[in-house]
Amino acid sequence: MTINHPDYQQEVQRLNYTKDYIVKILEASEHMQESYKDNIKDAFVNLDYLDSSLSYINILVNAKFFEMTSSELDHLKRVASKPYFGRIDFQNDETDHPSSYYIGKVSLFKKDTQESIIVDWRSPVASLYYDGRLGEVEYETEDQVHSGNLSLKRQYVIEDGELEEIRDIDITTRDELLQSSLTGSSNNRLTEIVSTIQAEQNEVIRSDLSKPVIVQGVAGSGKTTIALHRLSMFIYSYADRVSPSEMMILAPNRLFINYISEALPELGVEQIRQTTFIDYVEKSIKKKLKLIHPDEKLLQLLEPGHHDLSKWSSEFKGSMEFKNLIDQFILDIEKSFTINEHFKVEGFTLYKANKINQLFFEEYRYLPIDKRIKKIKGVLQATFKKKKKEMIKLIENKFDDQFDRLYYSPNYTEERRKKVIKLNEEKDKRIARIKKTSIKVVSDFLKQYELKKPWDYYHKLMSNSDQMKVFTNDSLTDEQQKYLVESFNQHIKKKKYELEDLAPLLYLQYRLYGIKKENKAKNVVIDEAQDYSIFQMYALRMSTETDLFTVLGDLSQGIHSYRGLTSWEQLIEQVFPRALYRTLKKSYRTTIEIMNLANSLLENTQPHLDTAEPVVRHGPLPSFIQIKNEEEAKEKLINVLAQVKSDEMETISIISKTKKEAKNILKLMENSSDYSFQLLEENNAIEDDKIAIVPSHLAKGLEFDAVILMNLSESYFHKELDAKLLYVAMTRPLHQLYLVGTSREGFLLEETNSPFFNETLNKKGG
Ligand SMILES: Nc1ncnc2c1ncn2[C@@H]1O[C@H](COP(=O)(O)OP(=O)(O)OP(=O)(O)O)[C@@H](O)[C@H]1O
Repeated sequence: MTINHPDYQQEVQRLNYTKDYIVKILEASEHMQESYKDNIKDAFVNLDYLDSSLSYINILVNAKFFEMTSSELDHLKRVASKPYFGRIDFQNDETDHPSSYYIGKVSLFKKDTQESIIVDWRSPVASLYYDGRLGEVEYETEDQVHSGNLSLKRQYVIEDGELEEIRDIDITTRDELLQSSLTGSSNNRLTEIVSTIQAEQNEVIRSDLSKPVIVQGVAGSGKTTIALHRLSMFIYSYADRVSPSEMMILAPNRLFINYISEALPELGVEQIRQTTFIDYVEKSIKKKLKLIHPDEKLLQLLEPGHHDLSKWSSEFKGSMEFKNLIDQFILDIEKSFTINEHFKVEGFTLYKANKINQLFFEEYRYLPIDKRIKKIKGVLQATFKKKKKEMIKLIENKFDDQFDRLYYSPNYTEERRKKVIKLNEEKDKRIARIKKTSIKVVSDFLKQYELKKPWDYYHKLMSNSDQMKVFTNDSLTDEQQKYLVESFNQHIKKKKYELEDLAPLLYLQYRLYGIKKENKAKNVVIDEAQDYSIFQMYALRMSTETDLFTVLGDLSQGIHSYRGLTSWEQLIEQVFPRALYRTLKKSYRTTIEIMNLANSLLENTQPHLDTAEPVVRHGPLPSFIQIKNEEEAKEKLINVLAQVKSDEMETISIISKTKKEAKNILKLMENSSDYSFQLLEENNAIEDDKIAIVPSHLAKGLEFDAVILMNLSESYFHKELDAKLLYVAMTRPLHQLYLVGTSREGFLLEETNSPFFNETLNKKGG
């Protein structure tokens, strides 16, 4: 207990000292800010009559300072009432006494003595706090390994500036702070874990920032959380080299972006670009695309008796085989850029065709086609400019020779005189023509280089089986080729694409035109990466021009496995050969009781996939509640909601199998109870005071205090796809799970072992 802790008084003093210091710093910086503001004002006033360049510099310099101090100020203000959360005492082997480090979300030094008051959690020494061991330890800085003894690891609970608890952690005690943090509500959870990051998570957050990292982590293992913290780490470590706007988070949908964006300012990473794959591709190819809803395919596949070729085509379009096919196709496009005529002006050959081809196919081969054309244009224009005078000179010389011959010939007759006049006219005309010839002659010549848009080429490839046959090297059957072409044509008739078409379009853009700087990146995070195909990953890696990716996913949640990744090895081999691979097996989100049910479902339906190991935390057993008809569904759902509310669950969701079912549930419940509901769609933000109705495929990555799975007219029956959807849905709750439906089979419960759920409303304690 705090009061009894021998260091309590000393810790209170330390906390007061830190708070006072922060107040002083805030006051001082505010004062400084004022003076910067005044300086900027002066500079503006002086702009008119002072040496304008000098005064302009003043503005820039002051604006920069202003920006720095205000962001520092913001951070300090944010932590002022909770300046740190932990402490370590570490004695470096080279010193004779231990030093105490107080660890928080910002670093703070005494300006005069450089004494450290708070150490940023991202600093190298803070790693010792997370590694979890006492005794002989070491940590690394850029150029050195520091070894020594860690004699204390302490956690604090500080609320509104008051020290409420002190907990000393040794090897045997459980991480109580983690326990109490996990029992809280899902509101705010993403932001608060910095004090309870676990050793295996810390390892991922800090592992070599100069390498790609691929993380297979079970549901609730903290992947999203880790992704954000690793970005924060990256910004901290490379602040001088990389700006946050050069980093990019790719999320599965806008809903997820809204969800994580709350955590970003807390971690100091708010300016990071956040986007979805679809948005990224549209921006890169500069075209809005009408897409067949990505889940239409999923729903098709969920129907019994679906077309096997449809599954195959998604797999194929996401494969490296398809990428190779497109490479062959691009070679063919390139060939069509072979030039057969010389670049000539007024009969002068300024650049030979074979030389131009050499530039295109050899010298500038490393560039996208459009950039090659631009370079060649530049070369021809420069040549034209340079040769223009020479051409005039040559014409003059040529005609002068002819004049001379006519003039100085012994019999200069009238006829010859006329000839001279004619020659003169001809000379003037040719010279005038050359003088008049503008640089446009180059563009006219290069009109033969007609580069079409990526989608035009893609259409050409996909809409004609003869065309496709040329590039498949007989690797596809006639039936497969026919299916690809027919289904593409069917979609295009409605001016629509499939999600699977985006990777090839992005790749074509990259190879034909290149990617604009603002769409490249220095660091990329991909969450829910199991749903990406290998070709998508490859296209992203090429177009962003970096391999510094943090890729996080869980193959067990691969609800789009027909088009997504099925192994991480393939990703490492074919896209990220430098990558580090990490696995996370512990799940922090949910209780043992809920995880047991979800695991049992997975073990019985997909034995090859990883199950999660829940962190020790108990709660009620999941409940199955049977309904016979809609009327009963309404009544029982209201009972469940009443129960959940009385258990003080703050965030609640009803997860349905499909969007159609979600709409039906909303229709059933709207106006029939005191609760208000929100149907979650791709672009929504979750409204705190409403009960969210979520189609299962959108539930990925989200979490709620209590979750009610509801089968009104639909059920989960498919052992592979449905089981994964169900697994995703079952792993969303933090505390309570209910399954409301017409039969147990409809939740594949015959696949689980029955002690993992009961058949009444919950009694607390399981
Ligand atoms: N070290 C930790 N301390 C406290 N809470 C944690 C910790 N790690 C994870 N959590 C919590 O566990 C929950 C799950 O984390 P997160 O959403 O990042 O997992 P995930 O691996 O992305 O899950 P999923 O794949 O199921 O979407 C969150 O509420 C998060 O705050």
